[in-house]
Amino acid sequence: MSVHKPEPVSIFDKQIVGPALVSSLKKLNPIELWRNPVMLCVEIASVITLITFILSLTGANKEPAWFTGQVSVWLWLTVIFANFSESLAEGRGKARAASLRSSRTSVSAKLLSKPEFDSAFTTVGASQLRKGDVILVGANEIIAGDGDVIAGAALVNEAAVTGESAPVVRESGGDRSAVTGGTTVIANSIIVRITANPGETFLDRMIGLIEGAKRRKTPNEIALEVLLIALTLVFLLVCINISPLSIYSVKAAGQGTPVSLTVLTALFVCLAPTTIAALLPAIGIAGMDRLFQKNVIALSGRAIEAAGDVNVLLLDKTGTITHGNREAVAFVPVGGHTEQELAEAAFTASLADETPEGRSVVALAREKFGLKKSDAMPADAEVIEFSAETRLSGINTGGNQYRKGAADSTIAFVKKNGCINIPANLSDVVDTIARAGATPLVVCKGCEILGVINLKDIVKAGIQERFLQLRSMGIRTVMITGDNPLTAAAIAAEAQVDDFLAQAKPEDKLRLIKENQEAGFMVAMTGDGTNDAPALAQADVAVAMNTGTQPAREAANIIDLDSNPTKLLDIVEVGKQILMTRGNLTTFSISNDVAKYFAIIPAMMLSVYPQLGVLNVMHLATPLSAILSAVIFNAIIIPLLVPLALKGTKFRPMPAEKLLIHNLLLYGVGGIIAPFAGIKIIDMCVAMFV
Ligand SMILES: Nc1ncnc2c1ncn2[C@@H]1O[C@H](COP(=O)(O)OP(=O)(O)OP(=O)(O)O)[C@@H](O)[C@H]1O
Ligand SMILES: [K+]
Ligand SMILES: [Mg+2]
Repeated sequence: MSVHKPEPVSIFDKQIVGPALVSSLKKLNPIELWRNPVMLCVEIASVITLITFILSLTGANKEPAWFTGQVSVWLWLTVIFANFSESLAEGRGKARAASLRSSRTSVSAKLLSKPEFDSAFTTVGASQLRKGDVILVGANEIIAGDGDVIAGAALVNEAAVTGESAPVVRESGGDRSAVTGGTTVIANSIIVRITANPGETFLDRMIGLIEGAKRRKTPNEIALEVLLIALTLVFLLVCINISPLSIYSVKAAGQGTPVSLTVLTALFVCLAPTTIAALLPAIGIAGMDRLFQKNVIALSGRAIEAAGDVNVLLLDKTGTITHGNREAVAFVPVGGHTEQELAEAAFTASLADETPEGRSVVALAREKFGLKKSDAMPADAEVIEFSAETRLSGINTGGNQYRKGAADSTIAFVKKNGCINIPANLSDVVDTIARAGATPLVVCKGCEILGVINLKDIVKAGIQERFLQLRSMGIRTVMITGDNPLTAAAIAAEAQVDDFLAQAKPEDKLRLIKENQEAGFMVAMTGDGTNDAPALAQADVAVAMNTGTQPAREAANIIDLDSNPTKLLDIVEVGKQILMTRGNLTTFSISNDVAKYFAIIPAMMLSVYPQLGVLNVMHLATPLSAILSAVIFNAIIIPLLVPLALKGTKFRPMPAEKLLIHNLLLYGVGGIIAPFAGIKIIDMCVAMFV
């Protein structure tokens, strides 16, 4: 089976532009426009000028109909252009959501009465599954809902969700236990405990997010919007006060005409920060969409923006920096014991260990010494499960305590039992394995330490260059692991992280994040394990590997479908781009006003004081053409800036202050000059027609 990732369509594709045009008309509905108050004001202005136009036609308004009509048309276009930019930004997501939805067929599930492979089942529809239900999924069957594998291991094709057709391992016990509804088991059977009710699954959430239905404004967006509304109110007050002033002036001078409602409305729209208000929603949506194209699902826009300011990145080792399939590759006996003795004890200690590590020990013992795991456990067996706190697992059987675990934990265990006889060569063996970057697991039977299991894991390829890039962006990388300091140091050196913390328990990971946050840093964390979940919940930017456990994915605010820890680079880049684009377009929008003052104010004054011709520094043809040109410029600048809003300001890795000055010059000075030129050119065109 091979499903390929859909080709990313361009934002300006026909498929997207058509529906976006329709939706930008639908968005004229004031109830929808309520979300963008500045644009709602422009719509009200459009209605007012539509009325003055109708009055010009009937003769009740003395202004020429070509003028009022044109002003009204361009004000309506201003709102439509704003809606269009938002619709265009939503377009690609909508298309992808539609394809996700169509891939979600009505799946049935085998609901088990007991969580055992041979237990009886009833066939039910996916919509009947509830949190806590246990289902059996066999080869070539679609997993009916999100859940955790609680027994077995299988190859799963996740193309329906990730677009990636390479199958992945999903297994119980380890950090790769989460399965996503809609994906397909290729080989073997697994038992899955459902973790989401219908309608609340990952796929549902994903569809909602990329359609923009669940999008909430980020704190940054809200802050900017408050500023934009305040500016709009100020200009509204100014415009309202011009009317009585002009009437008074005309009376006092005994000549001229007072400023008309059409002109005041036009002036208001030109001065209000319409450009940035029009493009603001598109900037955020397009940013999320760019991330989505990179297979990153941001569950909140806030997290992406926070990523733009990240200083510290904490990464879990196993499964994040390394591939995470830690496998037993050798038994190294100590203290005069034989390899077979060690293998037998390790095998017994792992009989009930359903973690990938445990299963790999059983597999190695079978391969080397033909030890077979009969399905029945020793009747008297008492299972001691692995936990990140104890770093130890095993069983008690036949009066013996079989254990395997981290070296310090196992040594502490035998010492606690009153044994003091630690083999002399143990620490050498442990250190040699650890220095090579592998994980040593020390095995004991009762009081006796028999030897060490070598658990090997591989650092993901190409990770070093990406960490180097993060460093050049001023982001410090810190690896945190439950593993021992020697292994941690070896992997840290190989992966080239800046720092590491070894023997970290879940609460240590959490504490490290809090400390960094208290020191004023913005902290990102990537992880996959249940023991990473508390830290993920605390981090400002929490990226869960899609291969990770359900608790990790629930605690995170960003999910990487490719499970690539260096994806943070892309996330940071998009975050910075969103913040920069927003800042740049705000600067541009506000500095535009300068030219508009020069175009409109003299035109207005001229109608009151015709002798003030010197004010017309731009030499615009007539007062009416000047006002109309400003309105037209104000409208068409929106579609002209749409590509920038959607693609984002080009990201340049340079120091923040330098970048700020660069952007201020470009968009501030550019924002002052562009409308002078634009309005002048439009005025010349308008003058040709009237
Ligand atoms: N199944 C197991 N049985 C006994 N001990 C184990 C088992 N799995 C891991 N250990 C030991 O416990 C230690 C900590 O566990 P683990 O590696 O899962 O922690 P972690 O905090 O998730 O670290 P990492 O960043 O490497 O994922 C391991 O280094 C290993 O020594
Ligand atoms: K404006
Ligand atoms: Mg882990």
